[in-house]
Formats: sequence, structure tokens, C-alpha cells
Amino acid sequence: MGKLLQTKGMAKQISGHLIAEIKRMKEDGIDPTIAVLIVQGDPASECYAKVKQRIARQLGIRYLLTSVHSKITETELLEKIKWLNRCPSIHGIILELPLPKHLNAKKMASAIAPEKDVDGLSPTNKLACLTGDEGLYSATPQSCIRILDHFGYPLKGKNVVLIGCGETVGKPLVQLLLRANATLTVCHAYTTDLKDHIANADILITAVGKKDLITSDMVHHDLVIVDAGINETEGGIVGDVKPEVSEFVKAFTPVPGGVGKITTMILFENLVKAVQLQENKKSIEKREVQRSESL
Ligand SMILES: NC(=O)C1=CN([C@@H]2O[C@H](COP(=O)(O)OP(=O)(O)OC[C@H]3O[C@@H](n4cnc5c(N)ncnc54)[C@H](OP(=O)(O)O)[C@@H]3O)[C@@H](O)[C@H]2O)C=CC1
Ligand SMILES: Nc1nc(=O)c2c([nH]1)NC[C@@H]1CN(c3ccc(C(=O)N[C@@H](CCC(=O)O)C(=O)O)cc3)C=[N+]21
Repeated sequence: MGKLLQTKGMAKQISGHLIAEIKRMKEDGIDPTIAVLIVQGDPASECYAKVKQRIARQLGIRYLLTSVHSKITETELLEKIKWLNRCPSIHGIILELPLPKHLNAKKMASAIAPEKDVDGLSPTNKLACLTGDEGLYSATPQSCIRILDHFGYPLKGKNVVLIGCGETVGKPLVQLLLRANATLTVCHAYTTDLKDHIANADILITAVGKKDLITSDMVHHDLVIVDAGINETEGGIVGDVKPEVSEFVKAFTPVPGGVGKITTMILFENLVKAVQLQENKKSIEKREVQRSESL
């Protein structure tokens, strides 16, 4: 049996740091606030929104949930996003995905003010992730990297196979893995020889959303697996890796209890960063006004 990389303890550590930071902000008169926007109709999104609400409460973060009707038009949703952008007491905005088909997720995510975009989905933040500039990066890719670091699996010089190059996880993760000096192979729906690629890998990261994608015959005893996939089943959530695979690898993250727990914590780390970005912006604006007044 491979080593079980359970992230409960790691999540507790991060939450300890966050609680202290949020307390400091409150003493400075800032009440860190996150707004979560849900378009009704996806039960999983409603469930994740509740998980975030529970954690926000534990951390002392103000959490505002707006649930809108599934028939909302793009124009109406854009208005809601713009209102949240303008609202000075809101520091972070999450638009739960997926959206109903008539709403263009990319267009909606692009409307979120970059300094409030704690999910890292706006074009400005995606570009920052690509170039390594300061910004708010997507939480799940950061979660995968932090878990490997926490459990002592350095990425430098390692062969990493990443399966899935979706917008939330795979694509931004490519940038973070390259920056960590890993040698990277990216596989996707058209990859035909997945098993051959995995044979050469030290680390396998799956971010697809397909139950039982990885089976025992595809892995080896020196492999570390990070399973970022989430699949809803009647018995709860499962990852992309078939459970018995754990017998045949060096180490693996469980689902639940692995990547997801840290994703939520990093989302709130992003909120703290968002508050700092907005405070910096405000003090720069204030200085500009003072300078122009003194001219
Ligand atoms: N654990 C966590 O905290 C989080 C988990 N997730 C989960 O991560 C997964 C990925 O999310 P996201 O990036 O938004 O997903 P997308 O749906 O945007 O991307 C899925 C990717 O998987 C690829 N793919 C589809 N079928 C196969 C296959 N049979 N073999 C190999 N690759 C395949 C797709 O390739 P192609 O483009 O060629 O179709 C695409 O690149 C989902 O399960 C999601 O629920 C998301 C956020 C947080
Ligand atoms: N804009 C957007 N950003 C996302 O990050 C996003 C999204 N949309 N849509 C859906 C997926 C899924 N996702 C999860 C986050 C946390 C857990 C999580 O906390 N999981 C716990 C279990 C939670 C529980 O069920 O109690 C665990 O794995 O241990 C799971 C899944 C974020 N997603």
C-alpha cells in the first residue's frame, strides 16, 4: 500500500496562519469579505458553496452568498458582477462553475475585477500566472504544488505527467510546474499511449473529471499520484484514480481528503492577498490625489 497523503493536518496549519492574518486585518479596521455567486441548477456547486461557507466562518471571514435563477441572462449576470466589483466592502468574488449553457463562462469570468478574482479566472490573472507576475492564481494548481512540497516530494528535475489541460486546473498548473523546474508531459483526451508516458513519470497529476481513468495496470511502485479530479457519485465524491491503484504506487492523495481541502484554504489565502492588493491600490490612489492637489 502506498503512503496516504491526507491533507487534514496541512489544512489545519494553513488555517492557523489565516486566522492570525484575518485577526490582524480586523484590528486594522478591515473586515475581509468574500461574495459567492451561484447560478441555480448545479447541485454540486451549491454543495461546494456550503463547504466554503463553513470554512469562511471558521476563519472569521464574512461570506455573502448570492443565488440567482438559472434563466438569468448574460446582461443581468454581468450587472451583478459589476455591482460586486464596485462594492468597496467586498474583497473577493467567486463565480461558481459550471454555468448553464446559455451563459458564456469565459465572458462572465472576464468581467470580475482582477484584484477581486480569488479564483484566478480573469484574463489579467491568467496572464500573471503565465508570466510569473504578481496576481491571484487559480487555487487548485497551487494546491497540487503545495501538497507535493509539504510531503517532501520536490519537483525540480522530476518527470511529471499531467493529465487534463482544463481552464481551472490543468492549464495554470502547466505554468507552475515549469516554474518549479519539473520536466513536463501534458496528456489529454487525444493522448493514445497514456500508460507509456506514466511508465517514465516520477509524479502523476490527474485533473480530468473521469472516474476510474487511472487503473492499476497503468502505474508503478515509484510513482507519486496527486488526484485533483472530482466526480460526483451516489456514495459521495471520488477522484480520477481507481481506489485499488493505491496498492501499487509509492504515495497518493485521497479524494475526499486530498487536493480539495487545500484548494479551499488557498482560495482564502487568495482573499487575504486580494485585500492587500486593494489596500495598496487605495493608498496609491490617495497619494496621487494628494500630489495633484498640491500642484
Ligand atoms: N480538487 C479540487 O479542488 C478541484 C477539482 N476540480 C476538478 O478537476 C477536474 C478538471 O477541472 P477543469 O480544469 O475545470 O476541467 P475541464 O473540464 O476544463 O478539463 C478537463 C480536461 O481533461 C481532459 N480530458 C477529458 N477526457 C479525458 C480523457 N479520457 N483522458 C485524458 N484527458 C481527458 C480534457 O481534454 P480536452 O480538452 O482535449 O477535452 C481537458 O483538458 C474536474 O474533475 C474538476 O471537478 C476543479 C476545481 C477544484
Ligand atoms: N469557479 C470554480 N472554482 C473552483 O475551484 C471550482 C468550481 N468553480 N467548480 C467546482 C470545482 C470543485 N471544487 C472543489 C473545491 C473544494 C472541494 C473540497 O473541499 N473537497 C473536500 C471535501 C468536501 C466535502 O464534500 O465535504 C475534500 O476533497 O476533502 C472539492 C471540490 C472547486 N471547484
